[in-house]
Amino acid sequence: MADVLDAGAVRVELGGLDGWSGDPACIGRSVELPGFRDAIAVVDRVAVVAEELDHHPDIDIRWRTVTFRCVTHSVGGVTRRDIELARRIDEIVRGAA
Ligand SMILES: C[C@H](O)[C@H](O)[C@H]1CNC2=NC(N)=NC(=O)C2=N1
Repeated sequence: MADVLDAGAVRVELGGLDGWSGDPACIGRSVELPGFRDAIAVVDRVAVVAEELDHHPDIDIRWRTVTFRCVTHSVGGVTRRDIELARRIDEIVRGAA
């Protein structure tokens, strides 16, 4: 679970996600919501999931655009835990659209 994925594996996993890009160092996605409160609501839902998974994205909030970056800090690269977190973020974003 803690192994850093290689470039090929990251590419394959990105194909199963919505709007994510990246490489073995980090994967990320930006989302534009209707307004600032919607952006914060998405971040708040992601916070619940992150606590549940005990795995936390790096989050940048700029007005109504939220950028999520997922990397397993303890090993310095993208692992299956980041892919799972990204998948859960996609579910939340789909529900907010
Ligand atoms: C103790 C706890 O499991 C760790 O500190 C977790 C918490 N959330 C984390 N999130 C991320 N993205 N990387 C980590 O290495 C990490 N470590």
